[in-house]
Amino acid sequence: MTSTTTTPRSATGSVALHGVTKVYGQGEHAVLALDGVSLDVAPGEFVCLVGASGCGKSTLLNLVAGLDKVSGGRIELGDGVNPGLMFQESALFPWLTVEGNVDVPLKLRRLPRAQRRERVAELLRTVHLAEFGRKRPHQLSGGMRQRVALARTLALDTPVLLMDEPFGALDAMTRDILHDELERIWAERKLTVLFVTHNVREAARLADRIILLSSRPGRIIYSTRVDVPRPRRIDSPEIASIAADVTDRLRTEVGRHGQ
Ligand SMILES: Nc1ncnc2c1ncn2[C@@H]1O[C@H](COP(=O)(O)OP(=O)(O)OP(=O)(O)O)[C@@H](O)[C@H]1O
Repeated sequence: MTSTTTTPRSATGSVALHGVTKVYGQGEHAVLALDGVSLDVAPGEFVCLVGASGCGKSTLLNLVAGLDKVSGGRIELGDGVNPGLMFQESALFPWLTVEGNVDVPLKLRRLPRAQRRERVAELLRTVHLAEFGRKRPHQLSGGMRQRVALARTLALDTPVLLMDEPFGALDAMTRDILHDELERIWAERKLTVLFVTHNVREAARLADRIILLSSRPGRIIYSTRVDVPRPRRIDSPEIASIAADVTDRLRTEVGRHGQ
């Protein structure tokens, strides 16, 4: 297999996977994690990836993020685009304040101090944490820490956001509020979002399109558009009906593997 990496193309915010394959290890211990995954994500599209545990969702995000190399196929991103990645754990620096954490990407980009201060304040307003800039991560709730992580990712000024179960550890109410916040920020900033979740209702609540991956190897087995108008409610009958359809397919897939 050839080792191909992420290559740029002109449409900012677009993400395209062409026959992407990922193999971990070698010989009899080799694990085929992804097998021929092709996916075109339009600029500004919100795509949710769902699938059973171990189907390669995180692998796919890591490849798009450029943290790992594909074993075959290729990934195309817009010119000069470095996607932002967010995880279930906020991964904040505990010794820095909220402002200090959001400032990290700006410092790395060597923006002048005054401009950084302005940007940090604007980003904290965006995630509704303007009053909490001087706090440290341990003084915040889980939901607030994820807001800081989101602000820090937005500080990268990237049009592509990769989110790996970002709200997986939060209670239902906090998650519900963060869905609204993320949807607002996504729409305002015209972001392209690739969002991994185990929670099918969450996928139906957020996505323009839901992609279902099979297990070992990960292949796209189903894709559906969510044409429910926004704003949406996670407990609405339309969302429940789409979630039920995807859940049935997921159950069949999990059953096939005897998991
Ligand atoms: N570094 C690695 N070395 C070997 N195998 C790996 C490695 N990373 C992942 N895998 C294997 O690749 C497959 C896909 O893993 P991945 O973490 O991408 O799945 P996932 O869908 O994100 O799982 P989960 O939903 O449990 O987070 C799994 O079988 C996993 O055991």
